[in-house]
Amino acid sequence: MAGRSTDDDGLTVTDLVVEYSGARALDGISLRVAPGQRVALMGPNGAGKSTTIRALSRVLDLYRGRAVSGTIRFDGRNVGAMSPQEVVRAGIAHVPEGRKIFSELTVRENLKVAVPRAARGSAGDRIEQALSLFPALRGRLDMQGGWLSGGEQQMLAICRALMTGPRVLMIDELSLGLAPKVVYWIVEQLEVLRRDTHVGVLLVEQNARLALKFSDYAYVLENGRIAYSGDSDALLHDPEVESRYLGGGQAVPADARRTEVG
Ligand SMILES: Nc1ncnc2c1ncn2[C@@H]1O[C@H](COP(=O)(O)OP(=O)(O)OP(=O)(O)O)[C@@H](O)[C@H]1O
Repeated sequence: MAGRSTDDDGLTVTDLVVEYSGARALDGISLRVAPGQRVALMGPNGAGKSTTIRALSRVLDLYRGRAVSGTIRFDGRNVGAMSPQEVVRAGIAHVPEGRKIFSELTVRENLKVAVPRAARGSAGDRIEQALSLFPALRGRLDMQGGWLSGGEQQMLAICRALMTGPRVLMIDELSLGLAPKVVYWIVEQLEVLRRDTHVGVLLVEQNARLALKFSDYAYVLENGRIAYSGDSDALLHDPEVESRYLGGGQAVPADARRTEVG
């Protein structure tokens, strides 16, 4: 049984400032993902969502970006001093925008290569656990990733992230290019995962309605700053948030929560 969590547990970003070649992309943002919490990070194009994820994954330098000031802590440790590999080992996993699975490798191979060396002995168990969330992949284990449907590729990308045994799962643009029913099925399974393993989820989404519906707490980024934050349910019914962000959102299909995929 896990002990009582403290403010030091989970992911905490404080006053983070990021620049690309001197141009400011994040202007002092603070956010938190507590253990087992579902947090949404929303905002229009260019608001700074990807930059936040890059900073958390410690890959900013690949984009010629730099964290100028601020701190990122995870379970009391300084993420700012970690390599990208250490971030993953510490328990932060990233499901990238566009899935980025290996299309030439089979589903099984995609999963196997993601299992850390130290956990090779339990690879079978990890794969089995992930497949129990997304059974549609079970019959596809020997199929090349490139032949999967978009929804199946997203499921694979999530399963691949789960191979690292994360305590926080960052998912970038989960809904991009997917049918609403598939999206809601995947989100529903993420809820099962959270219930069973207490993993925290940071959902980075342009689809504000989806993001608010399936999170406990949300942050809205605008021009590199947090413009709104609060309980997702409250934001969902906030007239200002509604008029600015929810007007064109995808509607929730009435039967989505009962939909089975695969
Ligand atoms: N590699 C880069 N070099 C220079 N500027 C960048 C780079 N990546 C992003 N930016 C700038 O940083 C700001 C934040 O961009 P970011 O991609 O983080 O936003 P976003 O909310 O993820 O938007 P999108 O949904 O379009 O990806 C924008 O002004 C963008 O032009």
